[in-house]
Amino acid sequence: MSSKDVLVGVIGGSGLYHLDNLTFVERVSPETPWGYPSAPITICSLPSGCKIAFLARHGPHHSIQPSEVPSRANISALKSLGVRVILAFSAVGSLREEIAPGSFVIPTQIIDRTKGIRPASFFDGTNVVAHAAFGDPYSLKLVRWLEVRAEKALADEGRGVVLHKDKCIVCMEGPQFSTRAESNMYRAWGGDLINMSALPEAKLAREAELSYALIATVTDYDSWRPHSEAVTAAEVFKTLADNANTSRHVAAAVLEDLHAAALDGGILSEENGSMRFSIMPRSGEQNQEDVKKLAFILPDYFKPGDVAN
Ligand SMILES: CSC[C@H]1O[C@H](OP(=O)(O)O)[C@H](O)[C@@H]1O
Ligand SMILES: Nc1ncnc2[nH]cnc12
Repeated sequence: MSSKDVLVGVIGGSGLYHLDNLTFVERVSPETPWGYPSAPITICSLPSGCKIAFLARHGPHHSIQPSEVPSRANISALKSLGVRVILAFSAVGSLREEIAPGSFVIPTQIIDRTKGIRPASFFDGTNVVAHAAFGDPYSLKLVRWLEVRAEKALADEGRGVVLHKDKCIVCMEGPQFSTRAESNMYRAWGGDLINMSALPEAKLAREAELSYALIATVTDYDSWRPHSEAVTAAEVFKTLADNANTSRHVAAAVLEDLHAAALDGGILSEENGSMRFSIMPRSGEQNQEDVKKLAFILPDYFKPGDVAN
């Protein structure tokens, strides 16, 4: 398989462990400087013959804790296959009455409530210092492109699934759900959704110069509603299967065009070159080992042969 064959990657979250509505081609397991991805990556082909890569975030049997997802391996493995655009799916709780379970959301903002225990940068453990811009944590060109197509796909599916836009997702550490007090605090902060996996995935995609957007699929009302039960896993499971089926439908509806948009390149223009001036100029010249490692995700800036020592 040529590395340029696969331009689009899909990351599936809780409930979405395969895209078996697409044609299976092969499974690959690229080793990266950050280890192996959560699961073998499935290459699928679309009706036109173009290929996409699918990865189950928690593994095919959901055996990886949210805090232990090997996000650096996941993102770098996808990039090593040629992926330039990632469409990620995630099961989320709703912090707003109008965002009902069963609805879909394409968020544009994130509040980080992870606790510093997840490796969140490809530069961690190296002597290279880089500060990626993250004011708009999702790729806005891709988000706007996707909103129109996802909305149409949901309408075509005919189950009445609503798409919400321009929302803010809180990413908490887990694995326990939030208390009622925390859930209310996130609402007061402006959070609209909550999950345990938005980060560091989005940060790492940005560092790898990948165009990245999330389709959040709502499973519950979290714990803020005064006269309702606080969220339980059983509550989440009720909507998981329907949401996964709709996610597969949306993926199948948009991936062909997304591949074409990635090939055209316009959708990637925000990310292409975005790390060039994020790397502290002198730190990129340090040791061969770091340069070799970082060349895996940013080969334009890190060229092992160029290092003097
Ligand atoms: C099964 S409820 C909590 C679990 O579901 C979400 O996973 P993902 O984002 O991968 O769909 C959430 O982030 C938690 O990890
Ligand atoms: N209420 C919730 N909190 C955190 N992650 C979730 N994933 C699905 N529902 C969630």
